[in-house]
Amino acid sequence: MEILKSLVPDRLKQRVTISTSGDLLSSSSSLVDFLLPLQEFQFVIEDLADPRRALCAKNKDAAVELKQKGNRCYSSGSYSVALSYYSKALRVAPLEAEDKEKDLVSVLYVNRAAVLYKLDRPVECKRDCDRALRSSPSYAKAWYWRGKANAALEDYGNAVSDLKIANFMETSSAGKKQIESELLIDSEKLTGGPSSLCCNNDDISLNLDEKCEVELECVVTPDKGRGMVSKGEVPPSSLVHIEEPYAAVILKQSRDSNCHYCFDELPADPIPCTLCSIPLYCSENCQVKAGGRILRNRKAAIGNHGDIPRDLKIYIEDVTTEKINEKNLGQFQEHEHECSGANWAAVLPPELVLAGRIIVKALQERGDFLDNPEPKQPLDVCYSYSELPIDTKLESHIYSILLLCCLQRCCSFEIPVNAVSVSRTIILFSQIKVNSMAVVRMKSSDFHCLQDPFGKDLSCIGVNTSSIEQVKVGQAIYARGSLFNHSCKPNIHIYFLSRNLYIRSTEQVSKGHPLELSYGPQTGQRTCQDRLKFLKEEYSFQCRCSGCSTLNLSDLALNAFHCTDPDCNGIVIETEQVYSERNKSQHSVYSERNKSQHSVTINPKSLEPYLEIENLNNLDFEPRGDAQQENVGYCLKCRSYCDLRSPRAAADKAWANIGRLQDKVAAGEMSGNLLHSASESLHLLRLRLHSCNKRIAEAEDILAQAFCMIGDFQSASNHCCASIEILEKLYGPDHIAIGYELLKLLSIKMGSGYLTHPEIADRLGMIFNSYYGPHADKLFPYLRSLRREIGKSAS
Ligand SMILES: C[S@@+](CC[C@H](N)C(=O)[O-])C[C@H]1O[C@@H](n2cnc3c(N)ncnc32)[C@H](O)[C@@H]1O
Repeated sequence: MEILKSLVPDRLKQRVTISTSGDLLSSSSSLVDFLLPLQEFQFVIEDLADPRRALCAKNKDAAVELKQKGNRCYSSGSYSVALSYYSKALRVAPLEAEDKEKDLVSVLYVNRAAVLYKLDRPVECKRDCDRALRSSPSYAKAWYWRGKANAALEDYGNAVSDLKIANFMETSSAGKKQIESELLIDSEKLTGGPSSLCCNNDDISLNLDEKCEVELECVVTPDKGRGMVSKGEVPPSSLVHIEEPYAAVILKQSRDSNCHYCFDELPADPIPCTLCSIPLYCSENCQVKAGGRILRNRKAAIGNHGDIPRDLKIYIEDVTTEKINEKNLGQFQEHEHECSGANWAAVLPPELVLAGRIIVKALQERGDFLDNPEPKQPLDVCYSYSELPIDTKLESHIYSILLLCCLQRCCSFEIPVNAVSVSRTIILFSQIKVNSMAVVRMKSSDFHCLQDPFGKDLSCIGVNTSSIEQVKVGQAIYARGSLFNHSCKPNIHIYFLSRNLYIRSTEQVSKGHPLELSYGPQTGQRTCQDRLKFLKEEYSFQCRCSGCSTLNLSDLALNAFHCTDPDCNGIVIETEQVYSERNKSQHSVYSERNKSQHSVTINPKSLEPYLEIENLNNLDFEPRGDAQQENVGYCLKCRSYCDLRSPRAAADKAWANIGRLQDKVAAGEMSGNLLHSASESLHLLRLRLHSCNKRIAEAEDILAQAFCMIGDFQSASNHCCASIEILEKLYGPDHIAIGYELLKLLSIKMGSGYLTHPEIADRLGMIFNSYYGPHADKLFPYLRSLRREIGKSAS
């Protein structure tokens, strides 16, 4: 991109960078005229769109080589490495390739099935056998390993049927002998008749068990454009909205760990796209929904085994018949046009690939997105092209032309590359910028649960204090979900199950009141200035939510110092911040005086102990940016001026020492000396910083982890409680941030041997239920383990 940008002459750059949405047609036209004839640009297009240069095409030789490596590892007992080689081989193996007169893909599935069996993964082993059998129904080894998997799953009826079929299909006498000995063992274990016919584990569709009871309405708000409200009263923890994405794409860093369709973590037996080597799916269901072909019977039924009894023939038919029907999917297969073997979808940024998917979907559904002189976007969501940073404007012009040229080569639709289509694509980018959401998964992998290497939760053994992390795995556009505005004090919460968006109310919301979620920053987490900066940079708007326009304790105290008078618990904030908070305060007071019905979120009770609002309003200095003033603080309670140089230096030093402790915790090393000096640093932070300063909460948290490591659960628990107390003031008592801390606290308490803590468990349950409803246990397996332990010890 940098090279392409540097080729654009300054005059043209200037034109693009000052363009508004009104003159996109002319700036697009100029850039198209400049770039298309340019040789360097054409080289880039060749690289991106020519299948002969593709790195992501199938490659039989590479697959065979990987298979051989896998075989060698299997023979030497390195099963995990063999598994990885077979999975890599499957990724590049062409569907039609043969290897020693056998269908290569089936061979690879069976080899992987054997490894999965050795790794004690019978469910996955059976699934791989089924995949091989759908393509090669008379493949003796596939029936053999399927029989072994069924026996491991104690399904002896099907195991015996599988092995009998394997025996019919097997041609070598040594092979037959081995099958017969297995058959003998399983037949003895079989007491009843054959159990139910095969089950297809692939076809697990999302269970949208909970109904949305809230009726939503899109209204026009005074200062945030359109927004969502409810037509009735919304109780806390109500499911407000569920939606499938209009289009979605996996992020590059999650390509090898998560399903490219549903974004769930990949199982040990992922399925590759049948046409290219990039996507991996958790099941055939996802693979087919995304656009690949189904691997199915290509060989004549079951060959020359006419002597197979009728009941076994029915069994074979049932196992080898595909249960998914591509034709009945009734949905746009969003990866289909990308797997023609060209590089572009694998190397261009995800938002560009997302734009490509939206364009092709619109062309497929409406046929007129790019060529209609009446501008009509496929998505009715807002954008703010004119507000985009200068560099982004130029990039979005160049990317749009690149994308359209790639689609033109790889897609079956007629795609024009002209001023109209490019300007539409640029608008689409702006829409993606403002409206796309990061699809996240919650990771609590650091929790010391006993997990097997594939992450299956076996049982919870105990103690942990590290944080629950949100990991971004995908990027998606939700057409209706995009109509919810942002608030730094949100009253709804979003999460994802599979690729679907769920929105739940976290408090009582009255009829007609805006339902607003957080686009990222929240009060309690970041200061008001940081939040405003983030929203401006990421979403190009000036936040007008209640958190950014009215006084609240967290904005005042998050970074504040302690008053130099030890008997005063007033908040000391720096000059810059005084200025912005005073604006908020005046706005709030103004609102209160002039609009009594306007709800202002100052809770005088929460602020009273720490400040007099009048003090904030009567300050007699303006920010001048001189060095002396930068070091001045002002106590909002007793009005004393404080020189912040020494407290700031002391706090920074103490914080650096806490940072060293954190590094040691992460490295799993701990020493008494380090703990002692970090405890002193925490004491110093408590003296210098205001009691609600977030750094103290973080330091308490790190010390809780450190004490846990040395088995001092009482001290760990005290530090964890101290952290929770501060967070309660910053976020409010029922916020999910408190829920995550309570999860740690419960874990510490259980580590200390007390297994029942009904008060903590109840509060935890209440908060998680409010944010995640009945899906909490699914999203947080650790929570489920803890509950199980509590249940066990209570009974
Ligand atoms: C995802 S859209 C939300 C729906 C949008 N209001 C509409 O009319 O389509 C995000 C845009 O809404 C506006 N918006 C959302 N939250 C806002 C807030 N707290 N303050 C100001 N504008 C906001 C901004 O224009 C932002 O770019």
